[in-house]
Amino acid sequence: MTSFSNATSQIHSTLSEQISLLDLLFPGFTSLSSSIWPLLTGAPSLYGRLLCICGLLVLIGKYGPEYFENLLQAHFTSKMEVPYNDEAYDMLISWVCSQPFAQSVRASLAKVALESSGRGNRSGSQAYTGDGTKKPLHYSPWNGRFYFWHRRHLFFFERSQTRGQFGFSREEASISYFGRNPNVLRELLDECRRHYLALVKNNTCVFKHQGEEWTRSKLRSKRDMSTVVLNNELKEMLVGDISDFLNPTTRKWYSTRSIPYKRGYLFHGPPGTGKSSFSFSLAGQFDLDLYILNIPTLDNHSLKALFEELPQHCVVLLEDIDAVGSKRTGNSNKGVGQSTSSTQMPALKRLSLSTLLNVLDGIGSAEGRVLIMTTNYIGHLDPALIRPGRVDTKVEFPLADEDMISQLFFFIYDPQSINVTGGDESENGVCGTKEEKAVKDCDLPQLAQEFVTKVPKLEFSPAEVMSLLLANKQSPRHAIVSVDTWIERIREERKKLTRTNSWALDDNDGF
Ligand SMILES: Nc1ncnc2c1ncn2[C@@H]1O[C@H](COP(=O)(O)OP(=O)(O)OP(=O)(O)O)[C@@H](O)[C@H]1O
Repeated sequence: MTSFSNATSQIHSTLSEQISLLDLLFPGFTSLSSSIWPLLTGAPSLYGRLLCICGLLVLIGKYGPEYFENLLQAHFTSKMEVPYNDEAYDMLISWVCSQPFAQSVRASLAKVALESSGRGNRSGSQAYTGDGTKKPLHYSPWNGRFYFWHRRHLFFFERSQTRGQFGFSREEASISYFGRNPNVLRELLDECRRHYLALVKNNTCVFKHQGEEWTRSKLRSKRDMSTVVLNNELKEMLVGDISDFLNPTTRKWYSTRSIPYKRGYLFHGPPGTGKSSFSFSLAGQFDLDLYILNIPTLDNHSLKALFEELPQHCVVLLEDIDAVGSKRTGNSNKGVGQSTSSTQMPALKRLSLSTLLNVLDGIGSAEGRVLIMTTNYIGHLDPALIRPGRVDTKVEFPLADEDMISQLFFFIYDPQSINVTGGDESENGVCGTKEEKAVKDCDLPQLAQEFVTKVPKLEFSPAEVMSLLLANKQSPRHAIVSVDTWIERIREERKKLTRTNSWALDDNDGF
């Protein structure tokens, strides 16, 4: 009797060992089977048993596939998760969107959207390429999961959006394949990278995140420094400063002293003096992503959420920083050379100064970040915003002086004088045309001198001088002849603008 009970307990323990092995593969198997078995064997009637079996089948039908899929993923697949603020995210999404399988799932699920450039400005932020023009395509990838075959492997791609702390959505993506060889995923990512670089080189792709407020702009095809006319010493100083900041030893230097590793610049000056253009070329020069934010379009919550997304090592461009907080008065009494600006509009006051300061100093402000703020009105800024630590260097972008006017003249009529990359100037500009030969035949330095003499110094912005030259890009002589009428026209336009603004102010005062 005793030996019988010993044998039973041995069998029992072997069984439970097997069961616990099964439990390893199918978690919860023991408890599920032990509760189902009495139902199946002990049910009083055939009808009762059938009912149990049907219920079981329904349960398995409903949850089984997902359960087994998760099980397969956990034990038999390799997975790579890609955070949305990583460049690999853009690479993966752009590759997936471009694949034929994504097109076919799009037809049935209607979840991949390729949008045209017309929607690029919905939130007030702009998508720029390296040369300041808008990029043509936006990808809004599909949310969910789908399987696809690629190079004899079965992959599945998953993308989801979750709500973040401030109610903004966060994007996450992952790619997995059935197999355990990590090289397969590495090769796929390599392929995504090559595809992405080709897209960026052709300026055909920009990704918009978070309700399209941030615009991440890839500046691999960059605006050359030499195309922005500015005092050479100033340029060299700024390039040297950023280059020193980005040096790995500098990073170490900051961290050993527990100083936040970031750098801030304030570019100030009248409209059209090249503040934004120079920011583009700086980002391009150092191969950094540029994040452009237009202050008047933001509120406190969105700013916080957007800054949380910033990757390490990037340039953040905060334009029209004077639109923040109560210092903004809407005074239109501007100096000569200044045209319209956001400061003339009624203050939106959605973004508070204290929030901006907290965000700039807070943990959300990424390490290695180069912050560039621009304003037309340095006098309207709160001293706290531009104190050392937040702004390390202030740079004034002046109206065109003698040297700048001359540089602009050569920039338009003598493209060889600048290091423009991309090389289609000879096809589209004056080079290679009859006009170019005419320009070559004439004495360009002599014409430049004439032009410089006729244009008043420190009265017009480089953008204004550029507009005159562009209107006469085929003929430097014609540009010189047009200077007087052009001066009159610009002055007249300014007078009108001042009158309109003062009426608008009077109207507002009346209320
Ligand atoms: N210093 C410059 N050198 C070359 N081009 C310039 C310069 N300044 C302005 N431009 C041209 O004028 C246009 C406007 O320039 P940009 O937007 O950089 O000016 P900004 O100072 O940022 O103006 P705002 O204060 O209104 O934002 C651009 O097309 C740019 O090419």
